[in-house]
Amino acid sequence: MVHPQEVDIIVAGGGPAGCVVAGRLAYADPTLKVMLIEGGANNRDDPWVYRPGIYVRNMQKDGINDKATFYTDTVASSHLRGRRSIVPCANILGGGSSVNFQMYTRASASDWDDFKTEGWTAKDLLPLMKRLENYQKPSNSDTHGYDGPIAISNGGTITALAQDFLRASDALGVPFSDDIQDLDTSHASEIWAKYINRDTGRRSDAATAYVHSVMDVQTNLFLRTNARVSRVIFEGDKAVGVAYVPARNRGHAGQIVETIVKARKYVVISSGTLGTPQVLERSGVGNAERLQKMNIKVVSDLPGVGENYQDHYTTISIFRVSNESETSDAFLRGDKEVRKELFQEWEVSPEKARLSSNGIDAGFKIRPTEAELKEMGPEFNQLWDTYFKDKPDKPVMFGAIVSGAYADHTLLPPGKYITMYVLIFGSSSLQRNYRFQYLEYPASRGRIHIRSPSPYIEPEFDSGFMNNKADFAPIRWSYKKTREVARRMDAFRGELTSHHPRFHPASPAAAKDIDIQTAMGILPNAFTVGIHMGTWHKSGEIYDASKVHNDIKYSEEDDKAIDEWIADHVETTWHSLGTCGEWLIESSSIAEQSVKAMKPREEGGVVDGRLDVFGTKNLKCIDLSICPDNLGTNTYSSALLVGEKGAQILAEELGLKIKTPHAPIPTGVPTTQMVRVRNERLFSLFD
Ligand SMILES: Cc1cc2nc3c(=O)[nH]c(=O)nc-3n(C[C@H](O)[C@H](O)[C@H](O)COP(=O)(O)OP(=O)(O)OC[C@H]3O[C@@H](n4cnc5c(N)ncnc54)[C@H](O)[C@@H]3O)c2cc1C
Repeated sequence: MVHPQEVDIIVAGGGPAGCVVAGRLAYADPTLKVMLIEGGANNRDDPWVYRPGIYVRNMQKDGINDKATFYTDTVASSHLRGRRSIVPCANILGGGSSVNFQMYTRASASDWDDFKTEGWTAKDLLPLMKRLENYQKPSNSDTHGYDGPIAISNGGTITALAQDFLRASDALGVPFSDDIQDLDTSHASEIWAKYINRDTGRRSDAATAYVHSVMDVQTNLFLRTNARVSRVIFEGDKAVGVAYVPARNRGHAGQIVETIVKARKYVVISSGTLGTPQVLERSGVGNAERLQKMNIKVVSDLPGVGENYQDHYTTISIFRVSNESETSDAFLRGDKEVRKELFQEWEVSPEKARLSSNGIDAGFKIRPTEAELKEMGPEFNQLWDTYFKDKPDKPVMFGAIVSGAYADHTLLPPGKYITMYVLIFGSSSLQRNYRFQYLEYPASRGRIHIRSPSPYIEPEFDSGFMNNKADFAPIRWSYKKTREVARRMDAFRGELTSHHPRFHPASPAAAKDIDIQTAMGILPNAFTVGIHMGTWHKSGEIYDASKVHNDIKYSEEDDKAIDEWIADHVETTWHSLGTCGEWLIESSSIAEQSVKAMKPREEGGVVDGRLDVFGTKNLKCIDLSICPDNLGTNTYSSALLVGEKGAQILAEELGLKIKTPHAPIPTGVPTTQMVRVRNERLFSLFD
């Protein structure tokens, strides 16, 4: 179809927030012309998107159809002992929702109240939180919605390791709850819900829910993919359209060739936390001095653009579990038989298939006890006093158990896993579980800025990871805490030493690897099991969780080893936010940094409560870049909520009413799935 050269509204960026805005507005008024422009490929009927269990593959670089853009720290960080962090960010229609881990959590009520902005309190936002959800778990909380486009369920299967984890957490004072996503709970565990539709077994991505659904029934939503918005076109300070370029610059002798589309009413930038500030700066909205150096005409001098970058931090520690445990390792290693079995199972009954799960079945939110706080040092205690103490709904940490090693399996001890592929998700010989620890409100901050007006030149990026010392103590605490949970699980069989701090070998805290009995269960016919030449591994006593009653004691030297491990391994949690939230006046005071709100322009703000970009007209930013402060959640729910809020604001300004329920979600069998089912049948005929 030939695309119009002029529409009413252009949405630049097809992540969750952009999909909500485009889909909701187009559905609200079939005469309103809306264009959604996305830098990545269309996700429709992509089997690597809609099958939930293959999500880890989406972070692989294949060099042909990468589903992510990988941002690397421009300068090596002294806070990370000379390491450069890599922060992948979605590059596909649906944005993060097409590639993410599908873990459902929500921010605490005080996170939204802390915006201190009219219309943005948790109470104001609650109807929109409900509007977006189709909550499919049993629940007695009145904070969930049941008719929205985004399905949330426990997925097709839950492994027994989840209950083992919950019992072990309870033993450490983390009680079980049936719903910790009620906006208030900050210290409890639960069976962790997923963005998976219970009825179809498919991923609940924002494009299918909000965009494909509307395009199936109306003709006023125009979708452009593989098209990168280079800049907003202004007449004076009024946004009147955008220019976009092909996602790859392979023609025209390297010249940049732009296509221009006009917007009669609004331009909305929803290119994500790392994309939006780049589009703004290329358009002349940002720090005037910085832009003038690149000969970019300044439309609005906003030094906050690109500053105050935030994320959550992950450290991953890997543990051994019994040979009888159900994990996904064999599948992750790419075992052919296992893959065939699992894919086939999914094709036949996706709603109950093992692949209709992310393998992340249980988790907790926790806050430290008084005694633990004392051990966490002055920097964190200062942060605690100003940020957490009076906000009992804010967790300091999330922990989750994943049934399988989320690691490059070629780097795991050789041989040990090969025998494990025999049965996964529901049978024996699956060997590992790993757990994530998330630091939910880090104090560190980073930034992203363009280096050139060209949309093809990589920006300057500083993740800022761990540049505030206060962030070490809670991660150290969480490592110890999750290790204690692991040791109390019946399935526990040791620690994969390569994925733990390098404690002194004589320290009682030193990580202990697999016991001999479990090792022999993995390779019963091997001649080398139990050999400990070079002390790679000295097989220990058989583990028995029922005998574990006391916590490991750590010396100062042990704590130092943990901190070094954190610096060496702390990672993004892909929860980027905040680059158009505010401009942090340089200050090392945690107290000052911890009082955040949407700021007026004079104080470094970029957008106001109606998401209008200061100093411009008809231009809004609607995505997680607008957050002035961190949100204690896996951020998909918040991106959808910001999208719903933005759609609501725009609908009000356009005199429209958002229609509920939204357009029906496509549930028919995707064409790609039909082809595979046919092929599988042919395959078994000739097998
Ligand atoms: C690997 C990964 C795992 C995650 N796991 C979870 C999870 O389990 N649970 C959870 O709640 N959250 C998770 N998240 C986070 C969640 O997905 C994000 O917070 C959410 O997607 C952010 O939404 P957004 O709309 O702000 O931006 P994004 O999702 O970043 O979307 C922005 C979109 O804009 C496009 N874009 C960028 N620049 C341009 C341009 N110039 N022109 C046109 N298009 C452009 C991008 O291609 C992208 O599609 C994960 C994210 C990732 C990447």
